[in-house]
Amino acid sequence: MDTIPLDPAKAKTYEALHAFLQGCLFKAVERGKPQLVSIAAESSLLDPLAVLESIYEDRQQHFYIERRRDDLAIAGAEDALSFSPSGANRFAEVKQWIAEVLENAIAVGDSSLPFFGPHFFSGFTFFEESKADAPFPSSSVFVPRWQVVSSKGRCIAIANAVIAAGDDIEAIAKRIWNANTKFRTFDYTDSDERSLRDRLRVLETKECGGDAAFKESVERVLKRIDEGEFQKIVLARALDLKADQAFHPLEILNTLRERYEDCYAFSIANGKGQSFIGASPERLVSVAQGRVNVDVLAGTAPRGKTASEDARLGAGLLESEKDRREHQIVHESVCRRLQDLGLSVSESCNPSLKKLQNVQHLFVDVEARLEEGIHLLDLVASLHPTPAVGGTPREDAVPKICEHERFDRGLYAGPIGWINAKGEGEFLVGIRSALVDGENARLFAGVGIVEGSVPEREHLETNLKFQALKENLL
Ligand SMILES: C=C(O[C@@H]1C=C(C(=O)O)C=C[C@H]1O)C(=O)O
Repeated sequence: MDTIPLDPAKAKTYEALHAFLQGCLFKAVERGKPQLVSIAAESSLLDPLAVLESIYEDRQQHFYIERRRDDLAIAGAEDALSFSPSGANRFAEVKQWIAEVLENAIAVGDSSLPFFGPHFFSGFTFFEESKADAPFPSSSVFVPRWQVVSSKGRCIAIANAVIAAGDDIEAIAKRIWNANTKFRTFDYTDSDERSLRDRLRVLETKECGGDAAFKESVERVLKRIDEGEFQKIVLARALDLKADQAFHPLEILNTLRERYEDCYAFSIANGKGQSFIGASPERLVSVAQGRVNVDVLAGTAPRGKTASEDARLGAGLLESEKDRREHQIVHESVCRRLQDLGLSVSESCNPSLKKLQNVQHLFVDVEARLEEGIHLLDLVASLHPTPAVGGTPREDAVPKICEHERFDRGLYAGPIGWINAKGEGEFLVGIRSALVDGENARLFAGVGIVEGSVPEREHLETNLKFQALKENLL
């Protein structure tokens, strides 16, 4: 990637932008390859979700992620460049594609700005193949035409454009100029429209595969665990909701990000009217400043209504042999996979409690130093799916999931995240999530089944996990 430090004295006119883009066009001709131009500038403080909502069109691809606790929100929309490989090599192919894009990228602006340069937004389905008519391909990565990041009191707006031989520079320059002007004095559209709408009502809720299906599946897998076929498997349920009007994914997220500030509120829209949204408590992996962090999250208890009830339930979870075992399985697997990549991991495996609005979990943050030559997507490829959402041993348990679930997981429990030009970024696990499509929404929730699991209790646990989305659908 070429980096061009912005000369503020020269860059503030439309003519300067035009001349600069003309230079990029020469470069594209000279190199015989289209160039990705990424122009970053600090803007006044914006709320990325509100920006996305203001310019929301359901036929446009977008990506949004925010974790209030970290004071970080990113939104990007409309694709400037995208790629969707499928199959067993999908992570490696995405990694390769990103490297090739960066070879022909020109990043403009103050390179010391946080979130400088192009960012790649990506979603992978749980399984490596997806059906041709599935809402999301088995992997997708895109560079948005515009992106807004707000973090720790600063806001960076990025405009991306691809410039190829023969392109109309005038049109591209106008678009970028208009976008930059728009972000400098952003006018949020009035959401009066929302207050004028009737409150949304859910007309129908239907369990995929029928009401008895989940408990029957749990019974069946418990037999298989007993026979030694595998040690742990995660089974999920899907609820299909139909409302009297279209769900608005971004309005749902506004509530979710407030109520679940320890979770990643996220949305990934395919540009065909469907979006996958959620409030995930689980980070698959992040890479920042030479550190790798992975959440080990498994073992669940309800929240109490009073402080003492809550503390009692938390203490019960910490002492539960079955939940500790469930957690230990995930911890061992995560550490082993990181070690297989040559990383040395922090040894502490004593879980603490992660308390969310609706449930509490056993939690450990596994940390390692990033080693030379290891890319974030190598980590994603190796870790996904952890036994928190797949099973153990992975080769025996994960292929059996389809035999017991009556729906396609799609992006549910898949890695969803972003990567910057330095290879830093973050992937969450797509749980506590829903696929939203007009007036239809499919909600997902799963549980780990190990020896000692009780079907009725696992069913109740999934009901608690459904709450996050169910209660916030408006
Ligand atoms: C699979 C899900 O959650 C996972 C399973 C958990 C469990 O079984 O205790 C806890 C946290 C998550 O890792 C889900 O929410 O759908």
